[in-house]
Formats: sequence, C-alpha cells, structure tokens
Amino acid sequence: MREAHDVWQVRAAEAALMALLPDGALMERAAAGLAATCAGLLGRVHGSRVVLLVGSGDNGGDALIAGARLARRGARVDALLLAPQRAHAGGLAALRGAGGRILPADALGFPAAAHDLVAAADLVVDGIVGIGGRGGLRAPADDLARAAAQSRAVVVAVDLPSGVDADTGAVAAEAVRADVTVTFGTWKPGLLVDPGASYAGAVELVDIGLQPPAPVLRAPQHVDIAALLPTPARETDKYARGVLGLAAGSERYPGAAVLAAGSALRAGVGALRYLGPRAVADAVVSAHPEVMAGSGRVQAYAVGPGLDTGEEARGRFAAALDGGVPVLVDADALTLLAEAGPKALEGVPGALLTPHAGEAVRLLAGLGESPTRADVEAERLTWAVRLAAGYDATVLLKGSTTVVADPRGEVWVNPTGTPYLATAGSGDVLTGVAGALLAAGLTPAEAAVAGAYLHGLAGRIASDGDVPCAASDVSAALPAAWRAVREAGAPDEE
Ligand SMILES: NC(=O)C1=CN([C@@H]2O[C@H](COP(=O)(O)OP(=O)(O)OC[C@H]3O[C@@H](n4cnc5c(N)ncnc54)[C@H](O)[C@@H]3O)[C@@H](O)[C@H]2O)[C@@H](O)CC1
Ligand SMILES: Nc1ncnc2c1ncn2[C@@H]1O[C@H](COP(=O)(O)OP(=O)(O)O)[C@@H](O)[C@H]1O
Ligand SMILES: [K+]
Repeated sequence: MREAHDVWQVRAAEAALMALLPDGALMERAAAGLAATCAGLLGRVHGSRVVLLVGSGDNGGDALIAGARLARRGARVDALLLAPQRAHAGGLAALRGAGGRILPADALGFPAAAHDLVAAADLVVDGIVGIGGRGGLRAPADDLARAAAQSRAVVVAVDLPSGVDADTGAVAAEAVRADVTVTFGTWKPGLLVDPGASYAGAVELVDIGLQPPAPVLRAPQHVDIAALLPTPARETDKYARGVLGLAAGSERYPGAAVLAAGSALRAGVGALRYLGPRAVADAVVSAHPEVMAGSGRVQAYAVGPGLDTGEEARGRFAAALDGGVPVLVDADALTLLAEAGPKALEGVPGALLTPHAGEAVRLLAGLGESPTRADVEAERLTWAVRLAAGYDATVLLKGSTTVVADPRGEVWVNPTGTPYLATAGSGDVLTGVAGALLAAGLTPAEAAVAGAYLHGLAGRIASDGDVPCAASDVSAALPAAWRAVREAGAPDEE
C-alpha cells in the first residue's frame, strides 16, 4: 500500500526527527537522494548542463545542495534564484563551494536569458516550491515553469511539482510538468490525485527516516488487492459465494444491464438475479444464459445502470434499498437518490455510491452544496469525503483519478486505469465488478477499492499498446486482470 500524508503531518514528523539530528542532516539526506536520481537520469554527469530553479524556501535548499553534489562530479550547474535575498544560505554556500554558478534571475535580463539557459540544459531541477507552496505559481515562477515545459531537458521536481497543491492535487494556475518527481519521506496526496498526479511523472520516494502517523490517503498495489479477492473454499456452493441482485437496464437502455451482468459474472458471483422489464431480461439471458431472471434471496444489490428514472425504475430502486442487504447505487439510481436525499439510505446495511463528477454534483445538491463539475474534478478528495459523510455511505468518485472515501473519513486512490476507459458502458462494467465483490461479502470500501483496481487494470489490458477499446472489451479483460493481481499476491515459490 502506498501511503500519503498531508503537509501538516509531514511537518510534524519532520520536526520530531529534526529534534534528534544535527542541523541540516535531514536536508542532506533529501538532497543526496535527489542528486542520485538526477545522476541516474543524466547517465554521464561530467560535462552535463544542469539548471536549478530555486525558490525562497527549503525546497530550493534541497535543489542547491543536490546541485552542489552534481557540480562536484563535474556537471556545469547554474542556479536561477527567484528571490536572491531569501534563498537558502547553506545551499548557496554549498553550491558556490562546489563551483556552481549562482544567478539572480532578474539580473539576467529575465526572462529571455533565463529561458535560454533552461532551453540549453540537459536537466532542470524544480526547487521553486515544495510543501510550502500556496495557490498557483506566482510570477516570475510561472514563466520558468513554462520555459521548463518547452525545453528538451529532463525535468525533475523536488518533493512535488511546483504549483501542485500537496494536500489535494489541485493546480490553481501554472505548474511545473515533471518527468520525474523525487519526493521525501512519504507520498503527498497531490502526487496521487489528478490533476496534480498528471504533473508528477514517475515518482521516486526517498527514505529520510520520517515516521509519519496513519496516512490521510492510501493507494493499493497488486498485493493489497490480492488479499481482498475472494477465493471459493473447497466445500462452497453458489449461495455461499454470493448472489447479486442486479436492477439495471430499461427498454431505452438494455445494454447497460447486459454489460453489468457479464462483468459481475466474471468477478466471481455465485449467481446473478436480474431484476427488470421482460424484454431486457430476455436480452440479458440471451447474452449470459447463467443469469436468473426474477427476484429471490440475494447477498447484495447493484442498482442503477440504464435504470431510467420513471415509475417502474423507482419501484426497483426502492425494492433494492428495502432488501436488508448492502446496495451499490450507480447512474440513474444516483439521480433518484439525490432527489430523495441521504435519509433514503437509512436502514441499508452498507451503501456504496459510484458517481462520476456530474452525478456527484447532483448528490451534493441534495446536501445543500453547489460545486460545479469542474470544482469536483479539481478537488476530488475533498468532495468525495464530503459526500461520504453527508450520505453516511462509501463513495467511489469516478474519473481520471478514481477516489474512494468511506463514512469514517478513510480515503483511497486508485492507481490503475487509462483514459481509454472514458467510453460508454465502462461504468456499467465497474458496477458489475464492485457489485459482485459486495455480494461476496467484502465491505463497501473493500469492494470499491478492489473493483476500481480490477476495472482499471482490465482497461489497461484491453487498451494494450495504446489502442481504443469498447466497454465489452474491458469486461472481457477482467479475468486477465484478476489473474495478474492473484499472481502478484501469491507467495513466492521455494
Ligand atoms: N523541513 C524539513 O526538515 C525538510 C524539508 N525539506 C524540503 O523543504 C520543503 C518545504 O520547505 P519550506 O517550508 O521552506 O517551503 P517551500 O520551499 O516549499 O516554499 C516556501 C516558499 O515559497 C514561496 N511560495 C509559496 N507559494 C508560492 C507560489 N504559489 N508561487 C511562488 N512562490 C511561492 C513562499 O514565499 C515561501 O517562501 C519540502 O517540500 C522539502 O523539499 C527537505 O529538505 C527534507 C527536510
Ligand atoms: N480520463 C479518464 N481516465 C481514466 N479513467 C476514466 C477517465 N474518464 C472516465 N474514466 C473511467 O471510466 C468509467 C466511466 O464510467 P461512467 O462515467 O459511469 O460511464 P458510463 O456511464 O458511460 O458507463 C469510470 O470507471 C471512470 O473512472
Ligand atoms: K518543487
């Protein structure tokens, strides 16, 4: 599990550690890790051209000290100081001592000369701001971020790309686009959540000895998901494996039910009961003969894909909520839930809501909040947590980064997925997978985390080699995703 901590937690853990160490020891550790990564990226350090973008805080200090290490190995290192009076004194002395050049950005006839330096560099180190950054990059730092983006140099961000909010991943204005981010002590949420994550490139974590408390955000890996996947016991039967009731599809949208059903079957339900109009049931059964049409005992319901919002749909929604079992609420059922408000979930033993940003806006309106879709996409963590608390339910907020929040405030971010998943019916596949896991007895949060992970992995497999895929292909790739996760979780052979 990757664990991320917020700025407040990082600062507290750093303070505790610094109290035990000589002055500057922590920054030396950070800079040593940073310099090692830079050297690896350069291949040949001697004779390479390195430009440091140096802000006024310790983030700039890290860049300067790492730059000094590279200069001692023969790199030509130029530091562009954004605030010469406030640049890190120890870092300046170290770089000077190692033969690096120090250039106050304004004395250079900024921005033209600074641009030229950045354009000619092999490697640019972004030490403009780290966890002390607030809001979008201010001038002239924003201009240097643009210059770095245009240069052919490899861009390495120190701790996190400047301009990305460490706690939320929000990018208020210009931010540095890094090829690699070297982060210290622990992951920052902004490195895992879009839009920030999309600026970070490959992230390397440098251990500086920090011992932070419980994380604010977790990103599961294959082994974590493998531990959640149900394995049928020898003497199991189909009821013990979990029966899912699927209330999906309508005469207008029969395909959603077919996709969700096929995906639930591939995600290990013992049996699937389909609940809906006769014509749709016929389509589902003809595509998946294993499906039973009609109601009966189930261990969980999944309700919503292609449901529609008319009288008949409302009846199916109400029946699912009254069933006394956990319920996954998606798509049209989220519209009905937003109308009814959180009280509609009272008495449901475990609800999992799976909105995209547009549906999240509707649900939030039911809580008296009025963010736009763009607001939700800019600060997914905040809004997912608010929804989970407001509806007292687990929320899986879909999108370019999917996040899961449970009502107690635990939050996960899904690291798998591909933009090719932005295709009609892809959400129906997710509903099938997560619904099956809920029926198998996983908690709503476990079903959401594992469901999103498998769905994202199946999307990557289906779009292998960067080719478009249909939602049906994603569904068909579920067994391969499952296998990949299982293999990673299996104990090593002797
Ligand atoms: N505290 C520690 O023990 C350690 C800190 N380290 C480094 O220290 C960093 C944090 O240092 P600081 O607390 O000094 O803060 P930063 O260096 O992240 O940034 C603070 C400075 O940036 C300016 N600034 C803030 N927002 C800005 C914006 N939007 N545009 C332009 N300028 C802006 C502020 O005026 C302030 O002077 C970490 O990210 C990490 O790189 C590492 O050396 C590891 C050890
Ligand atoms: N840009 C993107 N990158 C990665 N995944 C995405 C992106 N856009 C959408 N997705 C994923 O695709 C799925 C789309 O679901 P949804 O919006 O419900 O679509 P539909 O209703 O057409 O099935 C979700 O799992 C979502 O997380
Ligand atoms: K930075």
